[in-house]
Amino acid sequence: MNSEKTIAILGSGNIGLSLAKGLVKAGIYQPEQITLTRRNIAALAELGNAGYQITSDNLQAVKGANIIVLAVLPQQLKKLLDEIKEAINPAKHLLISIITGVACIDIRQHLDMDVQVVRSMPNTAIAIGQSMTCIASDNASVVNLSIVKELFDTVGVTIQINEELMTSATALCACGIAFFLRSIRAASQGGTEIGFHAHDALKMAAQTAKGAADLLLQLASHPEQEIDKVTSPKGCTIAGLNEMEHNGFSSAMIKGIKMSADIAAVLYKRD
Ligand SMILES: NC(=O)C1=CN([C@@H]2O[C@H](COP(=O)(O)OP(=O)(O)OC[C@H]3O[C@@H](n4cnc5c(N)ncnc54)[C@H](O)[C@@H]3O)[C@@H](O)[C@H]2O)C=CC1
Ligand SMILES: O=C(O)[C@@H]1CCC=N1
Repeated sequence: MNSEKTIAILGSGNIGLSLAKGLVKAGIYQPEQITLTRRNIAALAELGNAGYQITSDNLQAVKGANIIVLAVLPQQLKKLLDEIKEAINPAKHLLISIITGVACIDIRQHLDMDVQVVRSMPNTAIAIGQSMTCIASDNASVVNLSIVKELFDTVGVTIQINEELMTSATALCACGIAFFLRSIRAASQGGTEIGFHAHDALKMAAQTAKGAADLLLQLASHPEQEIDKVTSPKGCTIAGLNEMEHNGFSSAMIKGIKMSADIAAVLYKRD
């Protein structure tokens, strides 16, 4: 457990809560060291009972923490920054922004303050310690960047990237959770059509997807290398795979990721 640091998560919705739960599950924070804010704190009552500090007072939350995580929607950020500005102390605070499409400089400019900001793009698998998290900063010290990396390393795999690639990371890794889930769901629907009960088909599809991902991660091999091992000549795998490709399988995934990246880049600015 990290006994010196306290963390405030401002905007405890889907990703903010996933982060909080992941940090506690990893054992590096106790619930008491994490302050969760939300406008409607009734929605956080269960977490309050579990020991988390719960409040709608962002200013107090900032005053009581060293690490401030900004986890509101892009269109909610300016109002939040206006609210907390007077409590931010650049000598004390490290800001971590999880917000899509907002550059570190955007935050400093809005605050009119030279505070250190690290952008972080995790995904919801952070709640079970399986996030793919990308981090970037234009002004954080090496020490603070390594603090953030260590923090996210406890809840998945973390890589540092150039800040201009953060919206691409959002599409591939954060939105990616939805893309892969939809493909597992589609596989399970296929499974039901060919004879399995829905709950069995979903379990079989999910475990098969997990095995496929682990083949790549554990053997460090290429997808086509593993696909070649499955596709027997004149067999049923290549027949199914080619049918999917004729219907635009790879193309749909590529176009979808590109679309998500395009939208991620303008979310904050179109507000
Ligand atoms: N959901 C995801 O998988 C991921 C989301 N993100 C980014 O994280 C941010 C949050 O996304 P979600 O958690 O999905 O949205 P969400 O809508 O579930 O959570 C945002 C929360 O902030 C609260 N909030 C709004 N203004 C507030 C204020 N002034 N003070 C305190 N709380 C306030 C809202 O009540 C809500 O509970 C977005 O910027 C999104 O782009 C990043 C990575 C993954
Ligand atoms: O859909 C969104 O805009 C957010 C950003 C990444 C995941 N969810």
